[in-house]
Amino acid sequence: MPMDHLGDRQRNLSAGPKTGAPTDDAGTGSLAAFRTEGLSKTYGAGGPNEVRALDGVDLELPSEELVVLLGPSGSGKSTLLNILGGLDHATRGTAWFRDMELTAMTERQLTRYRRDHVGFVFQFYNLVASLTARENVELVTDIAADPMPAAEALSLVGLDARLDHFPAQLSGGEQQRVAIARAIAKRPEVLLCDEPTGALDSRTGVAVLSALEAVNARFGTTILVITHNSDIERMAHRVIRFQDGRVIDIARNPDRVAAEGIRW
Ligand SMILES: Nc1ncnc2c1ncn2[C@@H]1O[C@H](COP(=O)(O)OP(=O)(O)OP(=O)(O)O)[C@@H](O)[C@H]1O
Repeated sequence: MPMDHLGDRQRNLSAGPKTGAPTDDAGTGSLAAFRTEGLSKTYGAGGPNEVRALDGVDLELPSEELVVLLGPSGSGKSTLLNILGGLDHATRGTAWFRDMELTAMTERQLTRYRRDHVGFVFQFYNLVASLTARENVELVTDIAADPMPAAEALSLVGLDARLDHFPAQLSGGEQQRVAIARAIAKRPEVLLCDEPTGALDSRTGVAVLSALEAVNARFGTTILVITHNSDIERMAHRVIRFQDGRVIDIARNPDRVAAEGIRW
């Protein structure tokens, strides 16, 4: 599928000012969701096992897009997602969420950032086995500032008929959709998903992708999805490719297909 390559634009952006809040991608004046400059993460610096997990990543991601992150195992995708989600610290460089510099935040500020702005979805659903679908979502809505009712969040991911089921009574795809409902119920501006379909077959995986697509379309939630499944890039607004801790390509996808049209 042809992609509209934006490599030059990315290079121009990275040549811009080294400090300050993120500008926008299209020159419209709205803030980008995320921006990074020279973002690097090294484990075991100076030692025999030094690993450059991220090696000078310059990125700008507009708000309200669904972005797919692809690349070989160990190329740095999760490291980037964890830094953007306030779960991990960079070694060098800067990362912004809108006008907030994540790389300058204290632990306390990062905790608040995660709570107020970010929803997470991981490969394994991390549901509480002794609670129903509704109760799992209520764990979040009970402490959020402006949550949607748990039943509404579950309805958005197509689980109206499963509100009072326990995780063990749900399929893998249904459990993942409960996890998505839990993540979106606090109305986060961004949803960060690390291999959300990694444990699922094609049919149930597509139901999960449809739920993500619906959230993006309905609320304009910026969604980043890490996957090893390159078929999933077909539903993205934008695709980022990683290799050896670097971004080797960023491309807009002019021919998005609906999640329903994806098979693997
Ligand atoms: N806590 C850690 N300590 C040391 N090295 C780490 C740590 N976390 C990650 N790494 C290393 O950093 C590199 C990037 O890892 P990362 O998990 O970001 O890659 P990835 O692209 O998400 O891989 P995968 O697709 O397998 O999840 C890898 O070489 C990994 O082994």
